[in-house]
Amino acid sequence: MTRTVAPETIDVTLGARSYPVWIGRGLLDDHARWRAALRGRHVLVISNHTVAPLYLERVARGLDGLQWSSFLLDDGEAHKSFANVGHALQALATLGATRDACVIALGGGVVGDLAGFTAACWMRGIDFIQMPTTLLSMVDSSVGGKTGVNLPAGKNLVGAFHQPRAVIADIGTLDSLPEREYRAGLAEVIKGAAIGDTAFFAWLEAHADALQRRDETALVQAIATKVRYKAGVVARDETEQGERALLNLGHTFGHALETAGRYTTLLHGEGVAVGMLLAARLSERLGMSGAEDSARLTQLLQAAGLPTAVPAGFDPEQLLGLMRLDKKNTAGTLRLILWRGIGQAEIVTGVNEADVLAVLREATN
Ligand SMILES: NC(=O)c1ccc[n+]([C@@H]2O[C@H](COP(=O)([O-])OP(=O)(O)OC[C@H]3O[C@@H](n4cnc5c(N)ncnc54)[C@H](O)[C@@H]3O)[C@@H](O)[C@H]2O)c1
Ligand SMILES: O=C(O)C(=O)C[C@@H](O)[C@H](O)[C@H](O)COP(=O)(O)O
Ligand SMILES: [Zn+2]
Repeated sequence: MTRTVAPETIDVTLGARSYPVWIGRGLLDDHARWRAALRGRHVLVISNHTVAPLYLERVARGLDGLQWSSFLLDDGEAHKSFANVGHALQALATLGATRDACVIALGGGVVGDLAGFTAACWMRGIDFIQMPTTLLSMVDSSVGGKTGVNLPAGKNLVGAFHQPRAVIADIGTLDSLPEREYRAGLAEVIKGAAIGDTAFFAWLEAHADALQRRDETALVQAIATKVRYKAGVVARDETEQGERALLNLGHTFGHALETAGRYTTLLHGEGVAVGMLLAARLSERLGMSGAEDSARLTQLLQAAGLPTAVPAGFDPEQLLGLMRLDKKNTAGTLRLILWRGIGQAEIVTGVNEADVLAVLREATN
């Protein structure tokens, strides 16, 4: 790995609630950058039992002299639960946190989503800072203010839009990230390009090997490009009244696969990878796109080491049932993100269930 890449700053522009996304190596130790904002405040660091032993001490050094405590989740998507929000809120109460308190989310998307939702709930909303430690959380979940938890009935069914005050993405933390988790993050990078950036898609095709090797120059460029793209969408449509729904490409299928697999079969990014291909197949079936674009997407996902087929054991009817609870739907109407080809995703309302089922049946054969 080369280690000389300069840090990047990308602003998420939301008026008085605008915030920076800092991307660079060593930012967790750059206390001068983030400590001043916490002066005199209670701080609750929410992390998990995998990440805290690796990185909490470095954050704690920046909290020296403040009244702070930590709340640690057990590891895994199954712990992004309503019950754990209750426990995190109790930790704020025990700390004596007032309305000026701040939550720090130190971890991947599970920690970030739950910590952000906890911050949104405590005393009707307090500040929080995202310190993402997975590639997926750096390029996606830490940016944009979607916070929430899962219910047994489905993914992210409870939540709030609550923007962080800052995102501090220390790419040095990725050095300890397992390979499978790193690849899952690449799925959300590829998703951004597949939705609306053909030049970025071609760049990813050309740099697939460099990204597999975690070449730092390529990695920072990929993270920054995806974050810049997402920041633009969020600035234009913070609460998903329109365009932001495009960021859900692959997610209606992907969330159903994650839930049906009880969060043990596919990681979120893997579900998104397979889900994007199912969306591409459905688009082909509806005459919106051609096989060539689906093939390019398949090849890029494969080059990133991601799954491109539904694993064995899934039931198409169960998946369709789960898709009916997706937040983009209206009563009785499936609303999916499909595409006309690379870089041209579209919101499609009133998708026929028979077409969806046919794609699911073919994919689970
Ligand atoms: N809010 C949003 O906009 C948004 C966007 C995308 C995904 N998400 C959500 O994010 C979640 C997925 O996030 P994720 O992929 O980061 O998964 P995750 O939070 O489960 O983290 C993945 C794994 O890596 C471990 N880990 C984290 N950082 C590490 C590090 N630096 N070194 C070693 N291990 C580390 C974790 O403990 C975990 O085992 C899902 O719940 C998904 O729904 C939310
Ligand atoms: O930020 C968004 O908007 C997204 O849709 C990003 C997705 O990658 C992310 O997985 C998000 O959590 C999905 O949100 P949901 O609204 O489908 O629950
Ligand atoms: Zn996602």
